[in-house]
Amino acid sequence: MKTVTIKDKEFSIFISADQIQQAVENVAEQINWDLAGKNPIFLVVLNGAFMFAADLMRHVTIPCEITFIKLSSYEGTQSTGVVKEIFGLNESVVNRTVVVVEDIVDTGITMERIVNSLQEKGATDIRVATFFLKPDSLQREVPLNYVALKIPNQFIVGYGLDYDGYGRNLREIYVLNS
Ligand SMILES: O=P(O)(O)OC[C@H]1O[C@H](OP(=O)(O)OP(=O)(O)O)[C@H](O)[C@@H]1O
Ligand code: HPA
Repeated sequence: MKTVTIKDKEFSIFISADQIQQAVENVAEQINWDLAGKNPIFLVVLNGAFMFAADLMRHVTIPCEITFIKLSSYEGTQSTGVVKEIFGLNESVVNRTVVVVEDIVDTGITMERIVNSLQEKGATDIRVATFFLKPDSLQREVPLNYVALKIPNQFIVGYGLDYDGYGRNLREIYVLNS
């Protein structure tokens, strides 16, 4: 079994690069079908979503805008429960269809904060595209329109997701060895 060591922890291969790409294409297909004619704005949540967003947007063929915000709540392998907005949205989302693009919805605390903020800013149709969802970890009710893969409640790295800042560049997903 392929393993990687990141700082003080060992991780084992969990999801291959081919499985990831297939799941991305499935999400893009749904989005192209659902949002044709809606002129959506994609809001990519940095840092983690950079890789999913880059792959996804190559397969989204409808007219759209793409913009970025930066948030952070994780330290090491744990959520701090406090979401820090590091830089925010400049574009108007009034009366727009907004698709929030995330690498993972885990507790849902980050996504709840983003959705509330978009509602306050006047977005009328707020959708979420997340690569991963951990259903057993979810603590908040958030929209989950496009979920590429559901996974158990275990800490993962790769494909944009980090452990203490490292591992984001891995093409596959690795799970923390217990
Ligand atoms: O559902 P939650 O429990 O709120 O977790 C999900 C959030 O955690 C990660 O971000 P992180 O704070 O690690 O910042 P990063 O994207 O810069 O890695 C991830 O990218 C999500 O934004
Ligand atoms: O499992 C995870 N790995 C990395 N970052 C995360 N942010 C939320 N959950 C995770």
